[in-house]
Formats: sequence, structure tokens, C-alpha cells
Amino acid sequence: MMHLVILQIRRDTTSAALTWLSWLVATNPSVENKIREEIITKLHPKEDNRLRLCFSNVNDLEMKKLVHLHGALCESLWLFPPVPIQHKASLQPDILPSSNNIGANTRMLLGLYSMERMETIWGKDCLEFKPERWIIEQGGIKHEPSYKFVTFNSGPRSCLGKDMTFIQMKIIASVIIYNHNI
Ligand code: HEM
Repeated sequence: MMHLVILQIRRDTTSAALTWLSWLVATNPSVENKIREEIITKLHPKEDNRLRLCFSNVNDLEMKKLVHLHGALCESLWLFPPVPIQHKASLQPDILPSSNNIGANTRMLLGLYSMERMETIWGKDCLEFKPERWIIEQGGIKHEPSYKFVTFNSGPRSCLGKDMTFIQMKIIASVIIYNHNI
């Protein structure tokens, strides 16, 4: 039973992320155009085979070239984290990084959704959909520390599937965006 629940969490997080990405891209056609443009210029899909052939040798490096898609994905994972809230419990008394004292067996709720919409952490434009937030001036991907971009949690129990799910989501999203106008 536990195994089934864990499997569902892995699958449902990815599908929730792709659903939000579709909505954000559909309501921001200029972002969709930029993503399609970079798929064409960086992956060079062959027209007759659409994108299928390109993906016969897909790898992480190829997918990292799609910086606008990466930015759009991070924005949707950040604005609408598929795991919006989590809870942890202390085994023994401790002091949190915030300097709050907690006793043993204290249950704590982590509001990931709220933390990723806090102006004090992310700045004034924290509610806007801005994929360029994740792109550095030189055009590469901007990395945010996991204790700031908390969608996959941070520390020793953070998501083990993070890198894999990014590759999976990029493959699915790029095939859809290349072939369809959402
Ligand atoms: C968008 C997709 C995903 C999101 C947002 C996500 C998010 C998370 C979060 C927040 C946790 C921490 C849970 C906690 O501390 O209670 C977690 C744990 C985990 N995730 Fe993911 N996840 C995603 C996809 C995946 C995929 C596709 C896999 C496997 C292929 C995976 C494997 C795991 C595993 C094994 C853990 C447990 C790590 C541990 O407890 O040591 N995740 N994930």
C-alpha cells in the first residue's frame, strides 16, 4: 500500500507540473513562441520526422540547451509547487535556523507554496510568470539554491528524482510545444 502511494506521488507531481506549465504557456503565447524557436534552433528537428528522431539520442546536455523551456518549467514548479505543503516532526528538542526552539515530537508544517510567493525572498515581481528569472545574462541557466527554490525540498531528504523529472518533463513539453499551439 505504501509503495503504491509513493509511486502515485512520483507520477502525480510530474503530471501536475506539466498541467500548470500548459496553462501558463497557453496564457503567455510569447513564451510559447520563444520555446518553439529554441527547439528549432538548438535541437534542429527534422520536419518530416517531427521531433521524434531527435529524441532517439536525447540526453541531459541536449535538454539543457532549452533555457526558455527550463525557465518556464521552473516558474510553473515555483508558482504552483506540486507538493504545496509538507510536514516534518522533531525526534528531540532542537533549535531551528530561524532560532525558534522546538520540543520533542513537535509536528511542523512547511508551506512551500507560500514560501515561493514571498516578496522578502523573491522580490517585488514574485507573483509574475517570468521564465527569464531563471536565465543569466550570458544566456545560460540560473541556479537557485534548494533552500530558496523549495519545490523539491532541501537537505538529505530532498527529492531523488529531481534531475530525472526535469528531463522527462522537458521531453514531453518540447514534443507538445513543437507540434502544437497550446
Ligand atoms: C515535478 C515532479 C516532482 C516534485 C515536485 C517532487 C517533489 C518532492 C518533494 C517535495 C520531496 C520531499 C518529500 C518530503 O520531504 O516529505 C520528494 C521526495 C522524493 N522524490 Fe520527488 N518530486 C517529483 C518527482 C519525482 C520523481 C519523478 C521521482 C522518481 C523517479 C521522485 C523521487 C523521489 C524520492 C525517492 C523521494 C524521497 C527522498 C527521501 O525521502 O530520501 N520524485 N519529491
